[in-house]
Amino acid sequence: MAEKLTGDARDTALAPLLETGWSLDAERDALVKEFRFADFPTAFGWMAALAAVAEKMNHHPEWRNVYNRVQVVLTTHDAGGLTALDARLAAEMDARAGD
Ligand SMILES: C[C@H](O)[C@H](O)[C@H]1CNC2=NC(N)=NC(=O)C2=N1
Repeated sequence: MAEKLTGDARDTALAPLLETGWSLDAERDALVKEFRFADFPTAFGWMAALAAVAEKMNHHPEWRNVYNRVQVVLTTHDAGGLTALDARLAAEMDARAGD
């Protein structure tokens, strides 16, 4: 099971993500971000690509899509907070959204 991120490792993993629009939900120890796309097909195509990535990682996002927007919450349920898997999935989401 992935270990919760703590200390310097946590700061190092999260700092670049906080620069690209991710923020922390302290209560849940989760990363949250709203992605905005040109239209629904673009948003859903991104979700489909990320679903394949998530399945391969066995690490799955909580997300909500409304037309061209996708609200994402990333946390590791098994660990009760953020792990390296969340940071890796967040970076994949950014890369595939062009953020
Ligand atoms: C049984 C299965 O391996 C677990 O439920 C996996 C699946 N995907 C997961 N995704 C996330 N975000 N957190 C988890 O703890 C998690 N655990």
